[in-house]
Amino acid sequence: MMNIYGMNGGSFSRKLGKVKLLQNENWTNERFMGGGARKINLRFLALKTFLARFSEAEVAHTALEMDDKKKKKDVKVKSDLQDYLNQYKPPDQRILITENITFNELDQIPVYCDVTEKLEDLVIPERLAFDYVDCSFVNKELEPDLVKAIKMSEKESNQIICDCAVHDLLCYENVNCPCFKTNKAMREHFSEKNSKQSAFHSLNPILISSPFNIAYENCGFACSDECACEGKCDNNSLLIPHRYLFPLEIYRNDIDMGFLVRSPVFIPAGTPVMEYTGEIVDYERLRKLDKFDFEEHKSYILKCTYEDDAVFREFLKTLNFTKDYEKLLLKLYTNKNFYIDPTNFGNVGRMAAHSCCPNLEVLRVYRKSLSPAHVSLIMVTIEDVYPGTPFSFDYGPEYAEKLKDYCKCGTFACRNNQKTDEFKNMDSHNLSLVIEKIHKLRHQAYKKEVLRK
Ligand SMILES: C[S@@+](CC[C@H](N)C(=O)[O-])C[C@H]1O[C@@H](n2cnc3c(N)ncnc32)[C@H](O)[C@@H]1O
Repeated sequence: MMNIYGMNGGSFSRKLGKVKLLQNENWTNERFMGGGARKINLRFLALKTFLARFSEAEVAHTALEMDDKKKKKDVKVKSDLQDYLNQYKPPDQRILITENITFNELDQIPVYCDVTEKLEDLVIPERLAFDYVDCSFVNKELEPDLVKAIKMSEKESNQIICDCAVHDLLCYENVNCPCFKTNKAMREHFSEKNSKQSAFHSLNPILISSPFNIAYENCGFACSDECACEGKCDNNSLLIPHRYLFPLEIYRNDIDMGFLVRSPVFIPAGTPVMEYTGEIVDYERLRKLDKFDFEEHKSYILKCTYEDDAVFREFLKTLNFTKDYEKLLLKLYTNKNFYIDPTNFGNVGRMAAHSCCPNLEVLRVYRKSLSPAHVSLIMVTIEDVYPGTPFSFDYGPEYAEKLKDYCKCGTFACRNNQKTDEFKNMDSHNLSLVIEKIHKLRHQAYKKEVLRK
């Protein structure tokens, strides 16, 4: 078996810089299909597909009760599953809109247009007219409470940073590291309610096993540039996305879909590939926009804090923050929902499409402290992603309902799959068998391609 460092050769370890974990055995490109996580992953993907299809968790729960109890080992499929491998092959002639949308030398992300043949016919759509930002931010004038929280968080007792690197120690599993301790405590706190919490390590896969309330129930804490390690340690699940360890490409091959993002290399399940950056906004502020603007922002925003997050509020009270900071945090986590809004300022994350059988999940990671201004959203692969596959996540019930008649995700489970009805009434067990078959086909094609090279 090859570990992921084998995929991009030396550049992977060079990019990692100081990290000492270069012999990490947990990543293999066989893991999804062969390893111990296979069954959990398949079940999880099938349930995700169920949720995407039924839109609401309650309906999905009822549908799950009807699951085939006999659990057959195989399922007969009439359709040609080759149609659903979903790996985009661009035309030979492509128009390069920009060599690098990030304007940052280290993070080269090219943008291609594959819907226009001649350069003179190229129209650059408004969708590309946004400012690229590498990290989420707060507007000083418009979010005074968040600005206040940032200022208060700079006080020593409200800050969570570490000096492990000064003592030449790695942070993860270091019982004296405040960042790791918070990371672990968050996991333990949430797992009282949900035993299937994910662990947030820099390089180990982040595997999610329950498809319900994922972003709400899975969150981690990471080291940051304020720590002595500068976040170049094993307790930073933002390390891979921030260093763009996997090359990405933005392209447009369908007018309705707009721009999409894919990677030319294999990426194993559990990898945080991108951050979803933008302006951190209070939903109430967005609601005051006029109808047209509100709709535009709504199609891009992602929730990053929850007004009903009682578990998180309880967790805040267990930390030794100053009383005034704790009071402000409790206010910000009650009757308020904050969103990451990449409409005007965003990054490559905003190019991920909706899919009825998605390959990404969005999770919360905090750094430095725990106010809504300290949250980042990471986009983690939930299945092995083969070269060329567009990145996608489930936009959620409201949006999916809108896409009902024109979704173009192209997956076998697409609610708008015009070709066949055979997948529409499958229970989640059979769905998992189809997903497994599709993965096997992708894996075989990949191996052939690698051997050919
Ligand atoms: C959040 S944006 C995604 C980024 C977008 N592709 C762009 O170029 O800015 C959402 C829009 O992308 C398009 N889109 C995303 N997923 C789609 C899907 N599965 N089917 C059809 N259109 C989709 C729709 O136009 C949708 O309004």
